[in-house]
Amino acid sequence: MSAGTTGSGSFAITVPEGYRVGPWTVERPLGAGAFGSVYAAVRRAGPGGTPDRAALKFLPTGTCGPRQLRHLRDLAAREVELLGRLRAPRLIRMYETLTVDDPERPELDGATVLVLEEAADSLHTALPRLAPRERAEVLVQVCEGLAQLHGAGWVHGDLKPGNVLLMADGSARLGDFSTASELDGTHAYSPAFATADYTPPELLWSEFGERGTRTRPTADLWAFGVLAHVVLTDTFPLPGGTPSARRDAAVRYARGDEELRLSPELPDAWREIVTACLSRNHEDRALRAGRDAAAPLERVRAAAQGRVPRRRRRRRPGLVVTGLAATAMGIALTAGMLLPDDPPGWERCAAGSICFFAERDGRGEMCTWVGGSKDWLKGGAACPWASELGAKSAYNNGYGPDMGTLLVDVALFTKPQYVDRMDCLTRGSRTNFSDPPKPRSHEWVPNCAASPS
Ligand SMILES: Nc1ncnc2c1ncn2[C@@H]1O[C@H](COP(=O)(O)OP(=O)(O)OP(=O)(O)O)[C@@H](O)[C@H]1O
Repeated sequence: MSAGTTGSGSFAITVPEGYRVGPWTVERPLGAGAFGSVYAAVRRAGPGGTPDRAALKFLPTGTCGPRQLRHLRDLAAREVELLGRLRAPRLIRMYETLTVDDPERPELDGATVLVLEEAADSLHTALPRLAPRERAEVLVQVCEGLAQLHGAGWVHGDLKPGNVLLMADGSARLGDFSTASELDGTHAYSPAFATADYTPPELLWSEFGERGTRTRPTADLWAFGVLAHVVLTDTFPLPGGTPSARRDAAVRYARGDEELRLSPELPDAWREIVTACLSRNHEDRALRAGRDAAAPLERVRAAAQGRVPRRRRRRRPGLVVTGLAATAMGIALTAGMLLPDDPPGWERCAAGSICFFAERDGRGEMCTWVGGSKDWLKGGAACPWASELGAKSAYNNGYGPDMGTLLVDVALFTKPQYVDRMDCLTRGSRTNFSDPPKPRSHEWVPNCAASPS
């Protein structure tokens, strides 16, 4: 039951070498999925300059029947919308979109072309040559990518090795957002075309409503559990020699007819994380792994370093005492009393994010974003409690120029749409507010000091 052969299909669109689309010249095929065909391309530079490189993803939106066309346009629109709005270090970037205008080639005419940052490989093809340490590091970066996506209010919906892209420096980025969907309240609605082996059991039998399949970030956590098992053991976690046999096994497991039997080759450090991600249903998964990928990230990082991650326990209010209170009460500060397994502090704020907390010192409820927010009361990544009650602390754990971003500080505004600036949080700052701000919107800016405050 090797998992090394899951993934890519044949090319839906064949584009000849040397073909010109806008300023781009096609070089060679890079890969193909169920809908898109991806080609390496170059853009000629001016005299003496290095040519730009990109990956062109062709979606055949001009050549299919009306039903298929509607579906393909929906997939293309999802990917264009997400990539146009979201920029995060672990998500592949999109430079522009083009439409092929070439009536002489009806098979290409009307195709939508996404001009993407070029990856060196996908995890699907690179996996056999990766060493165990590299595999673990890729998993950390995939989890970071999911945390960035979830933090911005999106669900990926099709995480699998073919959609994890490896850059020339070995770092990983998530790709293929054609099934991604933005949260609308607690749920998102995605087109039901995810890959069976990575689909959580509750979605295998879910209904496809008018808006699509109702999904949540925990669906990506299930896929992450499968991916981690595949990457670390080269086998799927559920038994069966074909995707449909494994899908049936997933259904039996979800009904409680069968137990999960993970590979004995799965390193101990990962066992608890994979088991939590592969919880039978959304509720258990949310409790054991977390509501989204920011929750298990620290445990994933610990596992990648070979440390057996500590179990997250639910906080028992009677036992939790602050250092100051404990000293005042004459209680010795032992690890047991402080429940160190469940440190609800700053460290929950994933790298690349801005986080606001309901309590001082990064404690209590947390709202987290990778990008900006035009209105804290609207959209999938809303944070009503903070804009009503005020945030007691905040951590700007954003990336810096080393990760390719110049927008490093975060400006806060009292009104939606970045109106009426009230405060600005510099990169790396952990702030306890004496007068809790009640922001309605925030945006990333190059420099707090240079901007009006
Ligand atoms: N930016 C990129 N750089 C290099 N290769 C890429 C890039 N994007 C995609 N690929 C290659 O093309 C393959 C197919 O791309 P992608 O998954 O986006 O297409 P798709 O039709 O949407 O796939 P799916 O069947 O998962 O829906 C990937 O598995 C990868 O090998």
